[in-house]
Parts: sequence; C-alpha cells; structure tokens
Amino acid sequence: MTKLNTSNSELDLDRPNIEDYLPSGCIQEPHGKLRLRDLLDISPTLTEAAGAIIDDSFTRCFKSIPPEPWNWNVYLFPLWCLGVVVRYLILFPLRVLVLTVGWIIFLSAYFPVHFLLKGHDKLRKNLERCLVELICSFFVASWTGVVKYHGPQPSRRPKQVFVANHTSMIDFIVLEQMTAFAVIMQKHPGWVGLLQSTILESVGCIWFNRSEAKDRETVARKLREHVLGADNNPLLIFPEGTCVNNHYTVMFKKGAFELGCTVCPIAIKYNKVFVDAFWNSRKQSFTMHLLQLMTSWAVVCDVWYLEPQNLKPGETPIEFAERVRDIISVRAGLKKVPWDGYLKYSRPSPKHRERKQQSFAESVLRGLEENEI
Ligand SMILES: O=P(O)(O)OC[C@H](O)CO
Repeated sequence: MTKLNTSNSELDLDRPNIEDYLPSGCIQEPHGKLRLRDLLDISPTLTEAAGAIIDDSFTRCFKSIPPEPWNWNVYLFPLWCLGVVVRYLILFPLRVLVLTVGWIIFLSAYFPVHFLLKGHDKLRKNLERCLVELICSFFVASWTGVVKYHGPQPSRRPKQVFVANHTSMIDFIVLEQMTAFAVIMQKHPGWVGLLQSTILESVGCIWFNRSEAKDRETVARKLREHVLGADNNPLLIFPEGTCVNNHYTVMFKKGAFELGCTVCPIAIKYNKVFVDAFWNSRKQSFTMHLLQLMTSWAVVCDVWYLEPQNLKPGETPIEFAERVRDIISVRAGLKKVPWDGYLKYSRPSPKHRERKQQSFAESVLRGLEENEI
C-alpha cells in the first residue's frame, strides 16, 4: 500500500501541465462542436498519453525557457536593434580583448610557476590557486558577470565537501573566482578537456567519464583521499551530475554524502533578465554557450554559501542528500523533482516502466469494478 502511495505521488509530480497547452476556457466554441478538451476528458489514460507527448516533468528540467519578447512595438524595436549592434559590435570585441589579455597574463605566469617552483610545493600551490582564481575572474568579466555572494566565504579545512546545484559549467567559474575549489566533473573533449587535464588537474580537480563504471570506483577512492589532505583545495561536487535549467533540482547522487564529511551547501540562482545561463549541452557546445553569454548584456546571479550540515544519527546518506537538496532548493527558489538526471543519457528504467504499467492496470481494474457495480 505504502509502495503504491509513493509511486502515485511520484506520478502526480510527473503529471504534465496539459492545461497550459489547451485553448483557454473563455474562448467560445460553437454550440455542439467537439473540443480537444472534451476528447481528452473521455479517458485519464488518453490525457496522460497526450500530456507525455507534449510535456513531462523530466523534460521540463532540461528545457530552456525563453524570456517574454519585449521588442514588439514600433518604439521598442529600433531600441532593440541598437542593443544588438552595441552587444555584438562593441561589447563582444571588448570582451574578447579582456579574455585574451587574461589568458596572456595567466599563461605567462602559470608555466614559470608550475615548472620552476618544483621544489617549493607550498608556494607553487598557493600561486597556482591565485592564478586559477584570476583567470576565472577574467572569464566572469568577459560576460560582465554581476555576481552577488552571500554568507561566509569557504575556507580550507579537512573533512569538508561543498555541494551546489548545477546549471552550466560556468557555475564552476563563478565559484572558482572566489575560492580555488578542486571540482569533480565529467571529462570533456576539445579545449575544455585540455584545460581539465593540464591546468585544472594541478588544483586537484578530478575528472571522470559518467558512462565508465570503473571511473566511478576510481573517483570514489580519489575523493576519500582528497578530503583527508589538510592542504588540499576545498572539494566541490555538483551532485545532480548534469546541468538543470535553474528552475528545478533533480536527485542528488549520494557520493558526496557518504564520505563522512561536513557538507557545505551552495545555492546558485541566475537571473534571466539578460540571458539564460542554462547550458543545454545537447543543443550547444560549451564554446557556443560562452559566445552566447559574451554577446549578452550581462550574466546576473546570486550565490549563497549556506550553513554546513552533518549526517544526523540514524540518517542514511540518501536522506542526508535529500535534506541538503531541500536546503539548496528553498534558498534558490527551485522546484524539486524526483528524477535521476542521468536518465537524460539512458532509456527509462524497467522499474519506472513497471510502475507506470501498474498504475495503468489499476485504473483499468477500478473502471471495470465501477462498471460491475
Ligand atoms: O548537462 P550535461 O549532462 O551535458 O553535463 C554537463 C557537464 O558535464 C556538467 O558539468
């Protein structure tokens, strides 16, 4: 019975907003004409099937929500055109220049520090941390990032791990410009992969391939080793494991919550007034995503460093992960959904399919019983 209730509440969450897609009730239809709404009312299963085709709570987490158009009249349209010219022909070249200068400064300092200070580990690590923070600040400047940080800035302590909701790889840049975190992330191809395996590895970042089972074991071991080192950079994990559109949070993977460490939650909320910071990696490369940010007016966001949390007596790592997800979701105003973000990369699990079949069979049986009465 309990199992049934749980699955029903999960199914409720998955219920599509079909009303959003139907013509509003105030439209007067000619008398006697059959409307789409009437047709769908015939059967809940038909409604659900129609809903699943147009919308579902899983897909909604990974959809970019476009802003309301505002340039619709004769006064505003010329202003919008002027804005396009300023953004693309003035701001963008200036930002490319800023980023180029940033890279020149960074590379001309990083290589001497990395190769010439081999015997002075402490000094080398400190300088490398400062340089990585510096290049991240140049990246933020290249999108005119307006970031407001709330709460105490993270400090370096053993046995603590920072976890944040995830919208784009720029989350890492936004956080890294303040604190040189060692981040756990998916390994990427191209220039991002090159940076990952050279510069970022030197600040303790750990990379993995989410499709490789053996990578997960290696990462789990590396995490345990990393959190014990007192001089290591604070560890940062995005436990959703994938980018979500900053309206929802998907299930947190439990890895960060079973390390026996204090978990420090970080909530990140982007303001979409100028640009949507969600990176939809299926539609856009990271380079295109950065270009989109660099041709917008600004990237506006709030970052909250929240109160550190510890595992409570009797609490499982999964419950702990859920509690921390609650804290982050409330602070950033995000809606929680029960999905595993990795489903993006796989077919629905047999368990999920069976739950749907079970619910459908039960509704058919209920209908038959009612007809018998
Ligand atoms: O949105 P995804 O699943 O492509 O993940 C993107 C990055 O790997 C997350 O950092």
